[in-house]
Amino acid sequence: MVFPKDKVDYSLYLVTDSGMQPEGTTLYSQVEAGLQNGVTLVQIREKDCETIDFIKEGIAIRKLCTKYNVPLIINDRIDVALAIDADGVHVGQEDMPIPLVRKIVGPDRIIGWSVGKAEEVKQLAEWGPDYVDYIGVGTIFPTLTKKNPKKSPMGPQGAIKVLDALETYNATWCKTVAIGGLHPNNIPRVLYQCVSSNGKRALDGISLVSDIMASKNAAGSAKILRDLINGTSFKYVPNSLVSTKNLPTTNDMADIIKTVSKNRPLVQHITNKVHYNFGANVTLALNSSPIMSEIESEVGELSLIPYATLLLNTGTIAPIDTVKSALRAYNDAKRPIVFDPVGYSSTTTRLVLNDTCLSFGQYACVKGNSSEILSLANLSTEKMKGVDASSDNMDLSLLIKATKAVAFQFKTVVVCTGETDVIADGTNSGDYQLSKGTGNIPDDLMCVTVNGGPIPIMGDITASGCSLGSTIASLVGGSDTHSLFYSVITAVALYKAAGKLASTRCKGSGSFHVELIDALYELSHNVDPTKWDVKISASK
Ligand SMILES: Cc1ncc(COP(=O)(O)OP(=O)(O)O)c(N)n1
Ligand SMILES: Cc1ncsc1CCOP(=O)(O)O
Ligand SMILES: [Mg+2]
Repeated sequence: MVFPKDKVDYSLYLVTDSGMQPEGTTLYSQVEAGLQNGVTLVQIREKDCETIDFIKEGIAIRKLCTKYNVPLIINDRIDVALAIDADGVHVGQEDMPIPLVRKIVGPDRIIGWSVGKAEEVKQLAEWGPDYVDYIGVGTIFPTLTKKNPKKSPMGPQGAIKVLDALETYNATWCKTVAIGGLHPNNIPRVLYQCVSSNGKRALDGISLVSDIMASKNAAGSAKILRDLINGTSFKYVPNSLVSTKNLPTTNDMADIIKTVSKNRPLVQHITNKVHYNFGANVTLALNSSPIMSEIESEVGELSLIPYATLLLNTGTIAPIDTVKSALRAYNDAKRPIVFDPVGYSSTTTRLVLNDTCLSFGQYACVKGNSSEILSLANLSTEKMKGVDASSDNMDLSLLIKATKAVAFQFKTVVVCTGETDVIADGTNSGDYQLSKGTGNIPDDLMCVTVNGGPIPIMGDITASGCSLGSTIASLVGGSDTHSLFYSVITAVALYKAAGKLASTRCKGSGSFHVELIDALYELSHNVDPTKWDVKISASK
């Protein structure tokens, strides 16, 4: 009798590899340590093994899995699966076609299929519920385990596309596990982010090889994974206090600015060259400390400084390894990262670069102009002509829809800048539950607009948008008394109010630059948001 399909728990799926276990351990001992500490499904994956050895190993692991009442899957080798009476098989796109696999293994055994592209889901749906029971979605991140991978890593965003395709084709029967480069440092955010765009479908589990098989303490590693998967939310910044449905009051905003002055956050800038000097001065004006560092070896230390915050602006970019290390360091330290994906998809190079940044970190806030946010939301097919594209005559309701969609997709606060700034809070959908969606849809997200009328001279100086990024980073980094959403709203309103004030005082674009810094200084030292000439409104 094979394991009943409807009882399979996909949450922690261990795939073996006999080439990597540390000295003093065996494949058997590693699998047993996993089973004792929360592994719920096992796959034997032997790529270079004589059949006789595969069978011997299979028989031993078969007994072990039966002892722990966990189903056993065999990779690639359908003959071995049948011979040792495994509960199922896993095949990839280049392995035996699924209809033939089903013909051989019969209706009751589990069939898993590797899916690397959303388009592959169509085929799965055409076969219908009698064929594929679950899919391995990947590769999510780079991995050394799979030799000569044919696909490049898809990141959580690729997995979301696969979940969306399953929803589109109504493939309700098909379970999903993510695979490839998954470790405790990225699993929480993969689970947190990987929800279909309609909020209805999340992953059913995590599948991995090296994190357990190569571990010197496989029991401990499995336990860490089990605890992470059992957790229900991913707290990636300490001030992610849940927002209420109310708008921040002027008192809340004053409190945020005063708290920032007290805490003096360190704002590490990885930003474009044009922004360097202006961004540093804006940060100082806000009672925060800028550091314009792109030194990979110090990102870990910087991220541990109290109230440290990272602003990542991709206008010109530091070496990608430095960026990845910085993202990891700030995420590990649970310190906020503000992302400004400059010219998001204006060239193929920028698209790849920005998508890489998005795939390697969890952001507290993503800030972009309308073209950037529309392309992030996939709502604009027209490629941006230049990185300074403006939103002046763009339909506000479209921008609100796009801002909410991006906030939901990246589970972050999103700012779409323009004459009217739009801010949406995707962080409240931060609770995750395996298999279930978020119980939320993008339309439900809290969203506000911030309006102060046109400030045309903003467009006449360079790096004004980038310095809004510095302002957001200062406020989300320095404030720990209010929600992330409130801090971002306050930063946007403060920057707009300062821009208006500066525009009335300047003689031209040169003095506007200086006046803007002065105005930010003034408004954050004599704090009185009741006097700001901006309007914050809730938006549906
Ligand atoms: C759970 C899971 N997902 C994906 C794979 C990869 O299968 P495949 O693409 O056939 O590659 P190989 O594992 O055969 O190298 C998997 N094994 N398990
Ligand atoms: C078998 C497989 N298929 C896609 S990635 C992968 C290997 C994943 O290994 P690891 O968990 O060590 O990155
Ligand atoms: Mg295979």
